Formats: sequence, structure tokens, C-alpha cells
Amino acid sequence: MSLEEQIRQLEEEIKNTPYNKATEHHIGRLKAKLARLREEAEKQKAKTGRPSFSIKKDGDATVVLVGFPSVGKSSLLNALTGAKSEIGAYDFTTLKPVPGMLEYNGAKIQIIDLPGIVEGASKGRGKGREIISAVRNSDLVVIIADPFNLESIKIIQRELYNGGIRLNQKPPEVYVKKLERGGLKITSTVPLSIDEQTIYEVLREYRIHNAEVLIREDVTVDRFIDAILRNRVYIPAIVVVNKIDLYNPGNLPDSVIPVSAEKKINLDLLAKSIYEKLDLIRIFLKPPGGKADLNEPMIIKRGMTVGDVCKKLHKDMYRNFRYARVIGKSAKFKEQRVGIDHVLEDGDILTIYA
Ligand SMILES: Nc1nc2c(ncn2[C@@H]2O[C@H](COP(=O)(O)OP(=O)(O)OP(=O)(O)O)[C@@H](O)[C@H]2O)c(=O)[nH]1
Ligand SMILES: [K+]
Ligand SMILES: [Mg+2]
Repeated sequence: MSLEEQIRQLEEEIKNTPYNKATEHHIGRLKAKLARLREEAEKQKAKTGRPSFSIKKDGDATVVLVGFPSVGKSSLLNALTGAKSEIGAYDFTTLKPVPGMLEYNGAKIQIIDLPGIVEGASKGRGKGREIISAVRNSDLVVIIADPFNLESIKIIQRELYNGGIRLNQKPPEVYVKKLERGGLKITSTVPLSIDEQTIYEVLREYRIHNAEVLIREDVTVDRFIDAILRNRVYIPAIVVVNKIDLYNPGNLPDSVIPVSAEKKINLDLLAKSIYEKLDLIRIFLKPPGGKADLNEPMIIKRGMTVGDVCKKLHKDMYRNFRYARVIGKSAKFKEQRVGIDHVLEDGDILTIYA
């Protein structure tokens, strides 16, 4: 049986097995096997030369526009950034990625217009593979639908999910330390809904027979499998409905942003939402003995450390780092001396001694 056939058979079996306590571990095993076979299939295809767009990352963060053909991705890119991506009243006008730059609150946000995605993208339909790899490398996904096909939102989410992309999810708090011997030792800090046998079945599927497994959240089987597999990415996402000048479906969930690229409706709101969802912060650099330039913030992602800033500035800065001083929210007192792993906060003034 070919890999593809095995995958299809497993998908069928999972669909047809009723879910209850008695079948839980069996389903867990099937799902783990399915994930493993999908990964294998991906690897085989990669050998034949995995196609990928060449996109040069630029600016403080990279955002991709993902939507079915002709929902207005290129129109939105142009309206937000002044880029000149081709717009057409026919599908697949855009054939390769087109970048633009949105400036917001001192941040330079690269926005990439992608070709239209289609159902089956995760299996390679259309330019699915290239699109998914571009999404995997982004900091934020903007899913765009038009008001006449809101169903496309779910389809896109599913395709990206099958491409190993987890939108608006935190990585599972599951830590696996493989060992040479000693069997499996499973500890959890919270009560678990899945039973221990399911955990064993999944680990067995991945041939993990000796390990310490620490579980710090009430994981589902799917998230447990995600934790075992290494190729998952966790990326924030927002959903946009374009062309509301033609038809405004109303009743959209609060999280969906209705816009019109053509009539320039809600574009400010969209820019603000992109900026906020990226969770960027501003820090100010002060040379030793000098003054901070409060007009020139450096934009970094929340959670970044002094070391990350050094790397952004210069390779040598990181290598020759001695210590830093911080004024601001992340400092316990003014000009606190900190090390390379110190996490910065919005508005911090940083002096690096190298
Ligand atoms: N009425 C209206 N039409 C729009 C709006 N945005 C885009 N369009 C039209 O929708 C059509 C498709 O726009 P594009 O920007 O090419 O869409 P796309 O998603 O980039 O399309 P592909 O690259 O082919 O996937 C064009 O005819 C646009 O003029 C809008 O807000 N309102
Ligand atoms: K188009
Ligand atoms: Mg386009």
C-alpha cells in the first residue's frame, strides 16, 4: 500500500471510530500514526525538491495575507502599504509573493501578498506547499475572506492546520526528555482528561520507550501529538472580511474585522489590529555615558531579551557582551545591571557594555 493510501485509510478509520473512554487510546494511536505518516510523506516530497518562494524578510516583523483567489489580498496590500501588486477581476492574478511595508507606531511591518490558496493546499494543490512554507515563516497570518464565501475561513484554517501551523495557540506545555533506559516516567502537574494508556500508545507510535514526560496542562490527544512532533509552528492570526462595500454580512464575531480595500473602510482599524496582534514593544538605546534617543525606538517582539537585541544590532555585540543597564518597567530599580537573558519591557532604556 502506498503512503498516500495508508494515510487515507487512517483518516477514514478515525472518522468512523466512535469516540469514548474505551476507544480513546485506540484513536490516540491512530492519530499519532497518521501524524507520523503525514510527516513521512512530506519528507519524501521534500527530497524531490520542496518548492518554496524566495522571500526576503525585512522590517521588524513579517505578516502574510492568506485567502481564496480574488478576495482582494493584493488590493489590501496596496491600500495598506502603497505597494503596487497587480489587481485583477480574475482568479490567480498574483503568482508570486509581493511585499509591502506598513509603518505603524514607529514599527516597520512587512506585509506579504501571496497567491490565492485553494482547498487541498496542504496536500500540494495549487501553490499550496509554497504558500504554507511562507506562512510558517511569518510572525502573523491575516486570513482574508469575501462576504460571499465565509466558509473559506474554516477551510483555510484547516489547510494551515494540516500544514503543521497552529493559529492562536500556545505551544503545549509538555516536556519530553528522552533517556537511554529506565522506561517511561509520566508526571503531570494538573488532572488530565486523557488517560495514561493513550499517552503510552502515542509515545509507542513514535518509538519513545525511555523518557521522562512532564505534562503541565490538560492536553488533548492532538496537542499531545503536537508536542511530540517537532515541526509544529505557533503563529498568531486575525480574520478579515473584505468588500463590505458590496455586502456587509453583519453578525460577524467581534474578532473578525470587516473592511473594504476599495472604499478604504476600516483600514486604520486593520493596521492597528495587525500592530497589536504582533505584540511588538519599543525600547530605546542609550550609549554608555551618552543620552538615549527617545525619537528612535527599536522595535522588538515581546519576550525578547537583551541578547536578542545584541544580535539584532551586531554579531560582535552579542559575542563581546559584558553586561547591560536598564531604566524602565523591566528594571527593579533605576539603571539595574542585567545579564544577556534579561527580558525587556515596552519603553525600556537600554545601555549595552561590550
Ligand atoms: N467592491 C470591492 N471590490 C474589491 C475590493 N477589494 C478588491 N476588489 C476587487 O476584487 C477583485 C480581486 O481583487 P484582487 O486584489 O486582485 O484579489 P486577490 O485576492 O489578490 O486575487 P488573486 O491574486 O487572484 O488571488 C478585483 O476586481 C478588485 O477590484 C473591495 O473592497 N470592494
Ligand atoms: K484577482
Ligand atoms: Mg492578488
